Amino acid sequence: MISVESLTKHYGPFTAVDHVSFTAATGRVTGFLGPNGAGKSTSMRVMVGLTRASSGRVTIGGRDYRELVNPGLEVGVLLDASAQHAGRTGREILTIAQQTMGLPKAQVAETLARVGLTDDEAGRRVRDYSLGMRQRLGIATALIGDPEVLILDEPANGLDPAGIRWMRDLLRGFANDGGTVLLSSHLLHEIEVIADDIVVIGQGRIVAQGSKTELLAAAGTLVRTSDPAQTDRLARALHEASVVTTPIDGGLRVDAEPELVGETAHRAGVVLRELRPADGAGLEEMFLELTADTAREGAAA
Ligand SMILES: Nc1ncnc2c1ncn2[C@@H]1O[C@H](COP(=O)(O)OP(=O)(O)OP(=O)(O)O)[C@@H](O)[C@H]1O
Repeated sequence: MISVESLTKHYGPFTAVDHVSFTAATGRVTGFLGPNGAGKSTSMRVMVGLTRASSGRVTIGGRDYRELVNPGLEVGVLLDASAQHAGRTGREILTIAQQTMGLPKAQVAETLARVGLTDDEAGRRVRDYSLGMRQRLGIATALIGDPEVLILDEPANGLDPAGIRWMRDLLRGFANDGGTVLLSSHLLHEIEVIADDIVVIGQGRIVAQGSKTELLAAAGTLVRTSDPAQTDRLARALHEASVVTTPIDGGLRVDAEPELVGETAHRAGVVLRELRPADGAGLEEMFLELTADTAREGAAA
């Protein structure tokens, strides 16, 4: 389990991470989702002892990362897949990790097979790798020590749809075997596909967290009518019933169950063209709002 308690990181007057608290539970894949510059990498760097927190703390299995004697055996880390030595081959990079962690030599071939890098690919220099191959090699380095926890910053970056499915299956298997996975992404879809739990960060602060099912279920109902006047009439009727609505193209997103929306429309004499659970539209809206907000980048400059 990873436990993040009121983690804060200042860079001079700028607050990159602001009292962030969450846990990544054992046996689950937790997605750390946020737009560019939200504070994901900074939080992860603090977790693995590369950056010092201004305040707050992170424990992994109850301990500070810096206390771990041979950390690769307990926590697999992938922070920047492009930071690997470009002149070395994939096999050489993995062999260095194997030797540093004091692992049997056979682990190198086993791990290469586990991440789907062929013998031929493992013998090529990293400078000739595609981004997806670099990600696989980075994940191999994280996995080779057979850790119980994985911390992966944007691991799906550069993977094609088949690669994302492969990663989902790999991480699912890892979590099903009792492991803890924390992975970050700036893409909602990636996190939706891969994660069980989602923590959303924007401008250094947590803006939502919960299981994927909870967050998607909380998204309400999408409703469309035949014309704008009908939509207005429905919105007024819903507001009178103290239900919150948000305009969308050709209709409304409503913070209520479809049954209530249908009954209200019927009573107001509004003809519906579409009525369905929003299936994550609320999360997407919230995420788009976060993504559109560039004030932070301005403040950081
Ligand atoms: N060493 C540093 N000095 C000053 N500001 C920094 C430093 N590192 C990060 N920041 C700022 O902190 C904020 C958070 O950056 P961070 O890299 O953690 O975001 P992120 O969520 O990982 O974004 P991305 O998806 O783009 O990787 C950004 O505004 C960034 O400019």
